[in-house]
Amino acid sequence: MSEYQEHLARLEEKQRAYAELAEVKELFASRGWFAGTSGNLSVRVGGFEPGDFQFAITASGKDKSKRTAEDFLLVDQNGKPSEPTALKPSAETLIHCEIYRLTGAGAIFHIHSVYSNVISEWFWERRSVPVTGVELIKGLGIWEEEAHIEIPIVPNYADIPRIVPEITDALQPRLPGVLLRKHGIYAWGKDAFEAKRHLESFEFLFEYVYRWELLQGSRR
Ligand SMILES: CSC[C@@H](O)[C@@H](O)C(=O)COP(=O)(O)O
Ligand SMILES: [Zn+2]
Repeated sequence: MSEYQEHLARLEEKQRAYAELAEVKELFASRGWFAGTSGNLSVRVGGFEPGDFQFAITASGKDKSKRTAEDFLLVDQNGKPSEPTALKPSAETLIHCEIYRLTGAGAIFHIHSVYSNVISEWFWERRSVPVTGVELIKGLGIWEEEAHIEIPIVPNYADIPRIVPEITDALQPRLPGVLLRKHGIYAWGKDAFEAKRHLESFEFLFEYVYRWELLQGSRR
């Protein structure tokens, strides 16, 4: 591939990634999943040379219910902008870097929701949210009969680099997500389609567990 062809291919990949992010961002915003500028999304770009990838990520602090020309930027594997830009990558970019490094994912989506926040606190002492036999566990790619999963919960710190090793320790190979205590859910997949399916499945399971716990309480 000539240098010029490589340049064009990169440009095309970047545009594809931005278009995918814009579509997911609009959909999640319509569900109220980006309250108060929270949440961030990224899609992996590249793989032109082995081990050399970048990702497109939402710019920090934007109103994610609006579509603008300054919604996304490209960063390298260390989370540094890979092109000159006035935009700041998400404050949580280092979490994305670590998840890409550990899982080889193609897309990572993070939202804050009331269900994920409440459930993370309810099960904090256990450090995981137990779920058994709910059909939507299959949405996470786990197809066993009466599957039991424990969705990991990690502590939330204002200093993001402190969260990174917590994620490294807590990740479970078969579970494409991690819950941050009283913060929100990170979910990923091999591409944007799969990451979205995983995120929606987690969110469904959090609401299910929340409502089930409430019902159980009202019976006592
Ligand atoms: C404004 S509350 C949310 C932030 O603190 C953070 O948790 C978040 O998800 C969004 O940060 P951002 O830097 O816009 O990606
Ligand atoms: Zn967040």
